[in-house]
Amino acid sequence: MVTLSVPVAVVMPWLALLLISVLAARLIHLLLMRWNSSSPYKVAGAAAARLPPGSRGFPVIGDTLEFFSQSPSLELVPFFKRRLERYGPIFRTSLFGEDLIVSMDKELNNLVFQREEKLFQIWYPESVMRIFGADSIISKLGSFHRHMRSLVLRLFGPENLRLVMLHDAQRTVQTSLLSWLNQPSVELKEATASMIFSITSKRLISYDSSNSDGNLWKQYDALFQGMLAFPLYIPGTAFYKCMQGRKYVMKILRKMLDERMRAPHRESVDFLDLLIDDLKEEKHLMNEKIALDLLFLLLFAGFETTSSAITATVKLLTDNPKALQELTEEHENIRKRRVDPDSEITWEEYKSMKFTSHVIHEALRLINIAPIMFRKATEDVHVKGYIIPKGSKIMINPSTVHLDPTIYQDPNAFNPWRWKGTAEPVSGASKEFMAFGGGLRLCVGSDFAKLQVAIFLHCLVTKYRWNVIKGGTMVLSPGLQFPGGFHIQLLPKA
Ligand code: HEM
Repeated sequence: MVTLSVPVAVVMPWLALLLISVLAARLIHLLLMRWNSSSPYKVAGAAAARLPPGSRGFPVIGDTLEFFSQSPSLELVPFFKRRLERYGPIFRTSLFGEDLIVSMDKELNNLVFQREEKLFQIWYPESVMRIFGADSIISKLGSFHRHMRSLVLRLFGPENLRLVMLHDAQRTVQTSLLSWLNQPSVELKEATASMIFSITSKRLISYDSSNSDGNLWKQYDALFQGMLAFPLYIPGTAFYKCMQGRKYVMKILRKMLDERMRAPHRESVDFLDLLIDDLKEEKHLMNEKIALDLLFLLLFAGFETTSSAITATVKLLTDNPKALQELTEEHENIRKRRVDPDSEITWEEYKSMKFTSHVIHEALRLINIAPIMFRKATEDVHVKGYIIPKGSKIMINPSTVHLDPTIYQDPNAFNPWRWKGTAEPVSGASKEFMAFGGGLRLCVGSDFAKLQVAIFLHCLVTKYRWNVIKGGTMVLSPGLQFPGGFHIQLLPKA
């Protein structure tokens, strides 16, 4: 008989390893249980039972990894979808090292915006604040916040849009489209980002992309990636790259500000001049750091979001010939009514673009450019049977409402006609449509963004046609991304 005897010296290390693994797994399990059952919220007893349901995920990283998992298309990302099914629209989680209460509920979202600076207050994670600056408009409250908004509206409010930006946008869009004509392929997201940056930076800081090194906007590229990363300032991390971009842009802005401050008298021509005038007004609380952080945010907020909106709208129209046809007819009809068909778009013509407006709203609903916003509760808030304790950090997610089949029939379909006859959110927001946020902090550039998309579409469909070369896939992660870009070839209209 043959006995299979394995030497003890061989078996022992394996047994020891097995034992250590079992103990380690048990320890991790216990730590996880403890982490998840411990609560950062200062409520006890019956009140603790009324906290929204949820878990804290893994220690330190929480649920962050799952949060960034992609949706296969423009559908609700798995992170929100799974929790909606499991907990409902209000739940607890932990992301980027922060314990959060998440609201995907239209009533709570609305309550947060309507009771801003009463029950809730602006709060953003550390990574975002370090990128936009501690003195950014998103850190300001009360009358000074309102003052900052009124300054921005001098540039992006209806009056200046009508008198200045409508013309500016048309010129830059026309020049850009013409320059794409002879190219075999244009990556639309990058090309429109550069175009929007030209429109915005001209009036903000008199920046001329064609004369300068032209790459200032590229410094903002890394910003999106770093915004929701862990604030780890170590070479190689997304956050580090992002902060390097900020440093570079801030250096340029600081130099411009210093030069202008030193210059004798200068007529006010751009937003930087307006800020300098405000700096000189002693009664206001404006200082150089606040002014620079505001410029930095406006340069970024304008081009990244609007270029995504344009690229996505063109892609959605490409895939929906019927919508493209109706849109084209609207713009052809505007041309036909003019004495000179090639004359500039007037304000009245812009305001008459009803179907275009439906297309823009429908695209914004689907693509969820700003899928999350943050606030903090300044009081205990009782809502929908839950308690949101004072001090809780809240993440608002409007995408779930935008993609709710009980509000929008067949919500994943691009259907601009659904807005026909319905009251589009005139002020820019409603409980069902929060692409631009709401309340006191409603996007101050929303009208400007919509104007630029409309002008772009007018110039595009009246003068050009296009072939898709490659790409065009759109995914949410949870922000909108174009993984392979969207490459088109622009051709003159026959
Ligand atoms: C499609 C384009 C855009 C989208 C989807 C968008 C979205 C948003 C959202 C959701 C908010 C609210 C954030 C919050 O409540 O925490 C916001 C705020 C803001 N947006 Fe936009 N935005 C767009 C374009 C622009 C443009 C073109 C500008 C200016 C050039 C701009 C400047 C700002 C500023 C300064 C704020 C902060 C307002 C405040 O704190 O009072 N945005 N935006």
